Amino acid sequence: MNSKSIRRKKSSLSEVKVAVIGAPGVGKTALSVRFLTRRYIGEYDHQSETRYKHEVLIDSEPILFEVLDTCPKNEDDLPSSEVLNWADGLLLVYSVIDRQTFAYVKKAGLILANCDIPVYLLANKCDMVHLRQVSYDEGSILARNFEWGFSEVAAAEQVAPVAAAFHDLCKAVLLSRRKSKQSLLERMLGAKSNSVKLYVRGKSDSVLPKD
Ligand SMILES: Nc1nc2c(ncn2[C@@H]2O[C@H](COP(=O)(O)OP(=O)(O)OP(=O)(O)O)[C@@H](O)[C@H]2O)c(=O)[nH]1
Repeated sequence: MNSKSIRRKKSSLSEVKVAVIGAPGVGKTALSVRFLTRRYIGEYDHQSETRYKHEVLIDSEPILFEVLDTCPKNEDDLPSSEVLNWADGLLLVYSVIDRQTFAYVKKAGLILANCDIPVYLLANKCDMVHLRQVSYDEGSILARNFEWGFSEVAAAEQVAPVAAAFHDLCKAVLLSRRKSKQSLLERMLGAKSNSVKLYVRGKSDSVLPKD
C-alpha cells in the first residue's frame, strides 16, 4: 500500500475518544478489555491509566476508538478536567453490588451536567444476583434524569452487551457532532440571510425619489 492510500484510509475513519470512569474496582478494566479483545481475564493491573486504540465497524462505518481506562485513587477521586476535555464520550460505570460506587456516579453526574458531552451509564457485575445492592430502576431513573444511555451488564459473562454499550455511546457522540455541525451551519446561514435582508433594504431605499 502506498502512502497516499494510507492517508486516505486514515482520514475516512471517524475517531471517537471514550473515557471509562467509575469508582475503584467497578470493573472498568474488565469492561474495556472485554470490548477490545472479547476476553475476560479476572485480575487486572490497577497501577495507572491506560489508553487503547481499537477499530470497529458501526452501522457499516469504520470507527477508530481510543479508550482511556481511568484509575481513580479512591471514591472521592472524580474525573479530572483534563479527562473531560480529552473525551468525546464518557462511559460511567458502577457496580450493582456496591452502593458506594452508585454514589460515585451520582456525584460525577453533578459535574457532568455542566459539560456538553454524551454519557452512557453502565451498571456492571449483574451476574452477582445474590449480592445486588442497586436495583435496575435506580440506575435507569438516574440515567433518564440526566438523559444518558443505560444498561446493566456483567463483564465477567457477556461480550455483546458490553460492546453494545460502547457502540451506543459512539453513536451518541457521532449524533452530537452532526448536531453541532448542523447548528454551526444554521448560524452561518442565519447570519448570511440577515446580511442579505439588510442589503435588499438598502437597495430599495436607493430607488426612492430623492426629494
Ligand atoms: N463477578 C464479577 N466480577 C467482575 C466483573 N467485572 C469485573 N469484576 C471483578 O472486579 C474486580 C475489579 O475489576 P477491574 O476491572 O480491575 O476494576 P477497575 O474498575 O478497573 O478497578 P481500578 O483500576 O482499581 O479502578 C476484578 O476482580 C474483576 O475480576 C463482573 O461483571 N462480575
